[in-house]
Amino acid sequence: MDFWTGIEALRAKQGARIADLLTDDTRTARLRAAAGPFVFDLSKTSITGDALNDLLALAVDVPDRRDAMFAGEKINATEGRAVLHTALRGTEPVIVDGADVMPGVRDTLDAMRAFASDVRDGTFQGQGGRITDVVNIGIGGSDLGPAMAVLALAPFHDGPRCHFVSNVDGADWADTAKTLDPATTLVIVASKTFTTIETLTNARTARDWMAESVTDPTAQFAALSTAQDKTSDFGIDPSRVFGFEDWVGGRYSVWGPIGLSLMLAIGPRNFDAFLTGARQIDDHFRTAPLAENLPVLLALAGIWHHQVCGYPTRAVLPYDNRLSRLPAYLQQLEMESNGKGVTMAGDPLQGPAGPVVWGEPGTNGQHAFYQLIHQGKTPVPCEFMVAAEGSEPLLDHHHKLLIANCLAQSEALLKGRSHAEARATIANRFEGEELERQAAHRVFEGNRPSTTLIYPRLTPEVLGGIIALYEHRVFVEGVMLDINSFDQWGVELGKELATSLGPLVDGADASDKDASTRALLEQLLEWRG
Ligand SMILES: O=P(O)(O)OC[C@H]1O[C@](O)(CO)[C@@H](O)[C@@H]1O
Repeated sequence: MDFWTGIEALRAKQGARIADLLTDDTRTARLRAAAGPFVFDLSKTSITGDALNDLLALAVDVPDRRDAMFAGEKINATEGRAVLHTALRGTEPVIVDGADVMPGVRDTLDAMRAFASDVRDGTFQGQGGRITDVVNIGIGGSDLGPAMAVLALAPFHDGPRCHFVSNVDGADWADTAKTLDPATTLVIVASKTFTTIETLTNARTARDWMAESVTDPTAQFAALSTAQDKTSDFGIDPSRVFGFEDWVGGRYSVWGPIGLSLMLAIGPRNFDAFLTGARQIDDHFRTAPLAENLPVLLALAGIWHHQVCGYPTRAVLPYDNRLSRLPAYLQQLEMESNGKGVTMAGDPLQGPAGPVVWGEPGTNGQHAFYQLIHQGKTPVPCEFMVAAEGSEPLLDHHHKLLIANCLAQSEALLKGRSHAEARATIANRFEGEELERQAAHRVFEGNRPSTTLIYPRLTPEVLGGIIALYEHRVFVEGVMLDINSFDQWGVELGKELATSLGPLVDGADASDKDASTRALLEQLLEWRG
């Protein structure tokens, strides 16, 4: 059946009360999947067994397309590229254009390991001695992955301190640089294309900063890029350039050279564990039946909530403070991949593609935006995640509270509180009409959907697995929607216009701009003096 016809038919199957569904004792076992160190529960959604079967039927193309991706076929059709981030953590040969890519992947990983070890044990020195700090300059996929992962794996750090500069706002560089000594800092310029204006601007500023203090301004620079001619033009010695191929998308690139800062922080062995965790999920995704396949079930929950139920956003709520950058990471992964408007054939989509993805760690969000999640009129499907154990054994009483809060939120969303229940909680304080009015404000509709991902503890392996789960989820949703999840043409127009606006900020003629832009520019220029 055509996807959108199937979605239309599924709309008639909405409306079950989640609490009623959960009275079926078999539901939690059926709407739950396990893979590697993860258990994923989607029983607190309104997906019935019948609807799940229909959703699975709409995923019929997934196995073939999945196998095509892993085999190196050029499934990124608008850019004519294979999609092989899985090869960066793979072990088996993958043939692209008649050649196995794996020897190159292994050589690059070995070079990264050797360089990271040299920096970590002091064999590679800065001009003022041992490297104490690393600054990764990159943006988007060349920043979010390593920045998120370095923070997530803080308990595993035993290398130099890592910093991340991404924004072209000079404040980002300035605030970071003032904590650093150029003579003992390694600067990594991370840019797949090595043309991104933010990254090159920050990298040039960093080079000038180095030049003020050390003899050789680029001797402590490394580059991560597919464009090795451009890294040489910048002045970075090829021995410190870690290349990758165009079949690695920016937002899928943390597994290879773009992960160098992570490898420097946690060491090659832990980085290998990170890759292993992702590979476990790759194996699961390739072999588990669709109905037990964790990324597939994540995707089906996504399709159910966005395309069937029409909920416009989805919240990612890790009860894991060190995953505080995960929502931002997933925003790029999901919204740059599936924020599309046309099918593979270029026809307008008949409905929405990816939802708005947002979130913050719990419990912080509870004291901020959960009010809307509980009582706002538009349901927000919530994706909770929590570890059985925290990484701070001496603070286990904190972790118990974290677990309790995570489970309490999904329970509250599910159960809600009726008017009668609300009234009972305040009947000793109010009466008559005032009691009714006060109670109305304390009603929770309930029946709000959520899913929960649990794992034993946040380790490199588990983090690798979480990212891979979401990568494959995005892929499955993309296949079902018949969109290209691997291009990002939507970012181009703004880049072009920024280039044309540059001279206007210097006072050039703005007459070809629209009236609003002209007026804003005029005021800004007046204030700039
Ligand atoms: O690594 P690069 O080429 O500097 O690109 C950075 C980011 O910019 C984008 O191209 C979007 O502008 C992302 O897809 C990418 O991750």
